Amino acid sequence: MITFDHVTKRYGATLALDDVSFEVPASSITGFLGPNGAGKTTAMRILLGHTRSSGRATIDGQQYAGISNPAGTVGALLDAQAVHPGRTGAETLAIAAAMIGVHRRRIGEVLDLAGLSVAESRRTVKGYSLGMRQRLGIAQALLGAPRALVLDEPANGLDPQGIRAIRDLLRAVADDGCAVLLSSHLLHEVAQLADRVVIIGRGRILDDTPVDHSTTQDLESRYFALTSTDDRSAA
Ligand SMILES: Nc1ncnc2c1ncn2[C@@H]1O[C@H](COP(=O)(O)OP(=O)(O)OP(=O)(O)O)[C@@H](O)[C@H]1O
Repeated sequence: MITFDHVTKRYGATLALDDVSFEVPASSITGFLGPNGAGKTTAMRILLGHTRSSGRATIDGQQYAGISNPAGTVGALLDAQAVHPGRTGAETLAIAAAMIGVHRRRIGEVLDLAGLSVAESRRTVKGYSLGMRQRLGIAQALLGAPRALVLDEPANGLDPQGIRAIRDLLRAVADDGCAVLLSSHLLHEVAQLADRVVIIGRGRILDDTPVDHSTTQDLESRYFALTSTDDRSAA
């Protein structure tokens, strides 16, 4: 389970997160929605120990810095572009696997899960489309078979087939027990995929509710009603 417990983060005069509390239970997918600058990436970065805050962000009760087996606890994709362009996909995964002590045979499994072919994995990353980089990032996030998965806009750059593949993959991962937190601007995708939706605006949680998969329109209406007064420049 992922837990944010009264998390507040300031960058100088900017209040990026304002007393944020919500949970992502095991075996479920939570969509994290909000306008640009609302605080989604900041919350994920805090959970992953990249930046400090007040309050507690934990995975299975532990803050990131105190986790003894980080790769088996949480996998993350925050920036699919942050991969060395001169390495192949397979080399990228082999290095990551060696760093976290995972057997090489897991590389084939995660390539398969993320929908990258062996031939694609042998190409250098500089020739990858954004969608292929997203898939590679998701494959890397899954290497340690983590109990929690944190994905910042994983559908970004994916074609419809890719979006469907990610949807099926995340559902399978959640059904296997994983707590999945994903940010997105694709309301329709989130309405179809997520079990819960957390909406954030200007650093404050505006809504935290289960999703009724039959009513994408409801989610859209709620989202726009809650965020319509949001001023990006003030976020
Ligand atoms: N390193 C930083 N230094 C200063 N301000 C920052 C920093 N990182 C984020 N912010 C500010 O914190 C706020 C939240 O940003 P954040 O990137 O978390 O939003 P987001 O919801 O992920 O947006 P997007 O949908 O555009 O990715 C914004 O006002 C942003 O300008």
